[in-house]
Amino acid sequence: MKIIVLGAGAWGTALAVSAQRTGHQVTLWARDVALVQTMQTRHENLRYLPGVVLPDGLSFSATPVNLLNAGLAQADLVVIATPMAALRQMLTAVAACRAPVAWLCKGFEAASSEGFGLLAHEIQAQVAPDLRAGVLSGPSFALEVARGQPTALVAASVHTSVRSALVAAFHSPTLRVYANEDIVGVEVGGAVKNVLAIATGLCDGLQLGLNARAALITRGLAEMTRLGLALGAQATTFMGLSGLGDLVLTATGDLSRNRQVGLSLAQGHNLSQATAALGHVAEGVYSARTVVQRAAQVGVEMPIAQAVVALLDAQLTPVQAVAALMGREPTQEQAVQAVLT
Ligand SMILES: NC(=O)C1=CN([C@@H]2O[C@H](COP(=O)(O)OP(=O)(O)OC[C@H]3O[C@@H](n4cnc5c(N)ncnc54)[C@H](O)[C@@H]3O)[C@@H](O)[C@H]2O)C=CC1
Ligand SMILES: O=C(CO)COP(=O)(O)O
Repeated sequence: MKIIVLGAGAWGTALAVSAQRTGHQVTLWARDVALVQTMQTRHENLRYLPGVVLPDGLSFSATPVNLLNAGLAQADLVVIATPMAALRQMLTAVAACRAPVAWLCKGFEAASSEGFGLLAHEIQAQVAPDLRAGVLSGPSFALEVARGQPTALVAASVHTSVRSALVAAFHSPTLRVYANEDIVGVEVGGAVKNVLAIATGLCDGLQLGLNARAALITRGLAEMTRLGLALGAQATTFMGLSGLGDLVLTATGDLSRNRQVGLSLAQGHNLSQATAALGHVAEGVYSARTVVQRAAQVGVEMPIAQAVVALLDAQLTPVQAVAALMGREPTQEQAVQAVLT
């Protein structure tokens, strides 16, 4: 297959490497000309994925995205690998594409005065409604995929041809790609787990213990599921790779940038210090407010996500955020079980 990956951050680069190794013809696009030149000459993405050798045959492009027409016309699959903040712009640029298009971003678009605050497929419906499109998600640290360590992903779309294209492009001896029709559930899982990973990083940074971490993950899964069901997802999706799977990975794995933000806040750093140290995007920081706003719109309670927003806005200290969560009225665990069955 001819695959174009738009965005040469950690995840776009890792998937481009993986697909090229499997035998596909991959072009890795970046807006940064200097980054493309370095990748061409050094066979390494020193800025975003250092230490991984870029395979022979991998092509690169820094052509402005609105001039990529010929490349897009020849592609069998287009993959958007930018952060959520750039998705609207990228989808607009590829809106006339005939090949399947998939995004890798996990989050809600940050809400703005123009009333945005959408999931990826909702943005696509607005700006590129004619595309056959979907999402590739699941528990997957870029570095492990680039190293060829065993990983399982989920390809979600309402279009069979998009799910099939993603499986054909990325399934390999080290990368299993499962198909799922529930794009709403897959996207909600990917967005909410980032917010919960900030909370769990904070919990671990404050050394609140393993009981507290397990409670946060479980009650976080309940919040994620409640929001997803209210937005039209299927309950079973949240027990799968993009729900429980990615939540466990991101909440407990130190390679997670969102978890690192929580750990850093627990050390007393402010948000700017915590994000500046990363050098990569931590989508939970940008999505947290939108998660809480969308939940409020559909009457869903998300106390952990609310505590994260209060923390990010410096309205609560880490210790106060924990006290706010622990001080809530006793309630029925079955409230969650009921929606899961
Ligand atoms: N790194 C990982 O392990 C995984 C990341 N993801 C998701 O994939 C998305 C991208 O993540 P990473 O690659 O890790 O981010 P990153 O921070 O490593 O790289 C982001 C890339 O996007 C580019 N970019 C930013 N704004 C852009 C714009 N307006 N136009 C074009 N390019 C732009 C940056 O220059 C950079 O190359 C995020 O939504 C993330 O949540 C999903 C699964 C795994
Ligand atoms: O989505 C990811 C793993 O599946 C990566 O998580 P972070 O963005 O927190 O690093």
